[in-house]
Amino acid sequence: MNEPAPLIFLKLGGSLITDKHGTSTPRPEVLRRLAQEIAAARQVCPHLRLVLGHGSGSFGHVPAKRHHTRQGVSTPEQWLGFAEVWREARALNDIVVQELCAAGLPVIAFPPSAAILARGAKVSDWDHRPLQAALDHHLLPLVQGDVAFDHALGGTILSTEDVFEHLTLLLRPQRILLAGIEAGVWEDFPACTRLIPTITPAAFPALSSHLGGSAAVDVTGGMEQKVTSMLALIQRQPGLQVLIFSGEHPGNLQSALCGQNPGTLLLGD
Ligand SMILES: Nc1ncnc2c1ncn2[C@@H]1O[C@H](COP(=O)(O)OP(=O)(O)OP(=O)(O)O)[C@@H](O)[C@H]1O
Ligand SMILES: C=C(C)CCOP(=O)(O)O
Repeated sequence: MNEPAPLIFLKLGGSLITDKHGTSTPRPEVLRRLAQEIAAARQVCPHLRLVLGHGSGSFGHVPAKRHHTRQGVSTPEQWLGFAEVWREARALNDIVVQELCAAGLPVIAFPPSAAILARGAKVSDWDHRPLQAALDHHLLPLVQGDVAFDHALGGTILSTEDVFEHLTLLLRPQRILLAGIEAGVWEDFPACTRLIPTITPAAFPALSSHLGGSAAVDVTGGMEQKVTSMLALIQRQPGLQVLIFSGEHPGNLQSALCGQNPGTLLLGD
């Protein structure tokens, strides 16, 4: 019997595809190159199945911080803030879709705000079957960090990692690739001279004090939250590998998609 084609989730981090020190500042030339690397990897590995996601960077995080949207939404002003965050997240999504399409990629966007209900800032209800159908037909489903209506909080923010976490338990990818601007997880951030090659749940307690939030405006926890949530996921799905790496270096993304590990690899004990 044929082995099922490998399934990979790839996040294009907001730190990579936007300038997080600005406001609503995309990096179109970087996005263009990343899209071309995805297209090249699909040519080299035609059986690759991919779910794409992208962060919100200097788009959604800025109003989300101002309106405290992740913590919950109840007043009329907060709901207007929720809509403002949505507009920003959507604006970046349009740019990402445009660049992926320009590289000839058959992308279909699945914006979480339109389909997911959260509870306590975790995905609660989501009919993911349309996304699964897109994948089955060798299309490229695209999710994103977004606002979401929430049973407990009124409204909230879901990061791309929150969305991936839920999808991982349903679709069982072999690898999750998180591309950002850092080469991986640094042992000595922000000096950035010693990269940690691998992190396991057992090794994590000794390393956790080196991990912090984003150096820029961010409401979803930066590197600390990324590593903590991904290690928890690895414990729930043994065999899953998560690679945190830089998309800044041309070729890195393509090589990660083709099975190399140019960064910090998170894996089971
Ligand atoms: N030990 C560390 N190693 C690497 N980066 C670290 C470390 N500690 C803190 N950071 C910060 O965390 C950032 C990564 O988290 P961030 O949430 O900004 O990434 P992202 O997922 O690309 O962005 P977004 O949430 O906008 O999608 C790094 O760019 C860096 O500023
Ligand atoms: C701030 C918003 C709208 C989403 C955050 O998602 P992330 O950039 O993946 O952390």
